[in-house]
Amino acid sequence: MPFPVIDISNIDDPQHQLTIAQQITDACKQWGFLLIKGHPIPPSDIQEMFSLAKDFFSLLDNEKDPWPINKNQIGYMGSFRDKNNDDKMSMWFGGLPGALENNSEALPPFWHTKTQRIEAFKHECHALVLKLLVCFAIAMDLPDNDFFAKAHRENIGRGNSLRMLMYPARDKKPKDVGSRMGQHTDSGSVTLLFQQAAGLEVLAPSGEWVKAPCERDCILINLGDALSFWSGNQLKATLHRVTFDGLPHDKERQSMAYFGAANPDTVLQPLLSGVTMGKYYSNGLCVEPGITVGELNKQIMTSIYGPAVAV
Ligand SMILES: O=C(O)CCC(=O)C(=O)O
Ligand SMILES: [Fe+2]
Repeated sequence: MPFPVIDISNIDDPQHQLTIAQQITDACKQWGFLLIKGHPIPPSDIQEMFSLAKDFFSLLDNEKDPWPINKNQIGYMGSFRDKNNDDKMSMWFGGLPGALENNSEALPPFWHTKTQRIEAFKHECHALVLKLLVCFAIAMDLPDNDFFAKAHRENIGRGNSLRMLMYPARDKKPKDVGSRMGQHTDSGSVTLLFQQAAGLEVLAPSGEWVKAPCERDCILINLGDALSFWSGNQLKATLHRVTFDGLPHDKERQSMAYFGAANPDTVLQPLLSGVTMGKYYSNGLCVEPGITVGELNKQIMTSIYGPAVAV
C-alpha cells in the first residue's frame, strides 16, 4: 500500500470535489496520513516562516527560555524540557486571531515585529483545513457538507496553534535521550505538516514504522483524534514519531505543524448511523465518546507538558 499522494489543485471545482474528497478520505481510512500537492498556500509564505524560525532557533537560550509555553499555547520550549526528554526545540503560536499581538509579553522579543506575518500564515492554514474538512463531510455523506467546518470557527475558543520545530544537529548523540519526538497522535482534527527534510516516521497500515515522504511544495496531512471520534474510528489518528534512527543526531531538521482544532464545546462522538464506539485511547489516556474537544485537549496537554499549560 503506497504512501498516499493526492493532487488537490481542483478541490474548489464541483466537478472534481467528490473524487478528491473520496481520495483524501480513503487515504485517511488506511493511513491517517497523506501528502497533498497543488495546495493553495504560496511556497514563498512557507519559506518565509521557515527562515524566520531558523533565525529564531539559532538565538541564545536566554533570548528564548524566559518565554515558556503558557496556557494560551504561546511560547517556547527548548530541548530536553518535556516529559519525553525529546531533543527538539519548539515555538508555539496558539490563540485566536490577534492573540499574538495582544499577548506580546508571552512572546520572545524576536517575534514582536513579526506577529502579523505569523497571524496571516495561520489564517492561510486555517482556510486550507476548512477545505479538507468539507471533503470529509462530503465523503462521509453528512447532510451538511459544512458540518465539520462550522465546528472549526477560527475566532472561537482557544484558537488553532502553529508550532515551529527545530531538531538540532549535535556533535554527539545526547546521553540518556530516547527520541527527537516521542510517538503520539495529534489531538486536534487536521494537522498540516510542513517539512524541510524527511525524518518523520509514521505507523503504516502494515504495522511497520515507515518514513513519511518529504516532497517539494507538498504538505503532509494527518488526522487527530477528533475526526477519529466523529467517524467511529474509520478515519485514523495515526501514531507518528521522530527518532535518532530516522533523524541521526548530526542532522538538523526543521518542520512546522499547524493544528486545526474544533471549537472547545464540540462534543466528540460517532456521527454515522449504526456506528458505535467504546473507549478510545489517545496518548496513554483512555477517554469515552461524549467528551468535549476542550476537555480532551486539556487532558492531553496536561499529560505531556504538565498543568502549567492546560487551561
Ligand atoms: O516534526 C515533525 O515532522 C512532526 C511534528 C509533530 O508530529 C507534531 O508537532 O505534532
Ligand atoms: Fe504530531
